[in-house]
Amino acid sequence: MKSEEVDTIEELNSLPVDSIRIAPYLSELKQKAAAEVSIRHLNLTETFLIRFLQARDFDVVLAFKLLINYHKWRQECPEITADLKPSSVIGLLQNNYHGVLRSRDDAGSRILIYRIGQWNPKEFTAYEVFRVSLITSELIVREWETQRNGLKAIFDLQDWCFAHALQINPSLAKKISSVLTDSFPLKVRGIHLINEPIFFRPVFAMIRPFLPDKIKQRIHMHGSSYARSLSNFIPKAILPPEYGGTGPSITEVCQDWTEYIMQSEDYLHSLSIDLGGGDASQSSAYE
Ligand SMILES: Cc1c(C)c2c(c(C)c1O)CC[C@@](C)(CCC[C@H](C)CCC[C@H](C)CCCC(C)C)O2
Repeated sequence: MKSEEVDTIEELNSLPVDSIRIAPYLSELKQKAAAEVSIRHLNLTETFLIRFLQARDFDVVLAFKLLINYHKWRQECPEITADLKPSSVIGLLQNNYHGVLRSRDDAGSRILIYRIGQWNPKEFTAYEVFRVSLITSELIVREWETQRNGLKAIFDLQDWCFAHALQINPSLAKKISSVLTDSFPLKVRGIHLINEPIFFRPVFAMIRPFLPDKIKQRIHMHGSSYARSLSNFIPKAILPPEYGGTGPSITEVCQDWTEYIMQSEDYLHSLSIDLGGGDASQSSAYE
């Protein structure tokens, strides 16, 4: 079925999960998945499959490709994906490395903040740091609003140093670009780098060639006087004061999100067991 014959993308994206109009797209995707050897043993629930349709605006062929890539990526990166239990990265979380803003931006996107300066490269490998992103991605992809409106990530590269750079090799750069591009069912609406030092450039140069233009255009380098340019993309009202806004403090944001991650431990653990999406029928409790 061709989507434009029946429904517009906007309409489909705003339908509730059990809508009868989603059904034909779902069953087509289900059929394709059942015929594919690499994934047909998985327990693919509707709630799980819908994420892939949403991420590809109900283009079943693209959604299917994304589903295959998601599964392949997880199998190829056991260092990152094998155990999503947050206890392995608790040191990073408690050091306020990462948080997700409580409020969305005007377009309904989720806003994520990563603070590289809070990552001690002697204590945690880049794989473990990557795992933090994957944990959050698996939690927010359950949210309807996020499936529809995607995410924006802020990377605070203050205190980025040689020891960090050493951890980013070409193989990891490739993993970063594939998860940004076509291996995870989230719409990446923007990547905002702030406080990036000059010697971050070679690292970015390693990632860039793998990225399609569409994603490249969504990566913005704001430097150290970022306050005004960042607020063109993310409203001041929701940003923490440490980042030029008037929202809750960064410490509060990180602590709240860490608490939510810890509460989701069982769900995250179930993902490592059943690669089909764990108990994907469970929806988010954070909103
Ligand atoms: C689904 C999903 C994942 C899983 C994800 C990100 C996004 C936007 C996603 O949608 C962004 C972060 C990333 C790629 C993990 C990155 C981990 C590395 C080790 C951080 C080191 C610092 C980077 C050198 C900074 C620049 C990265 C940007 C160019 C993305 O994980």
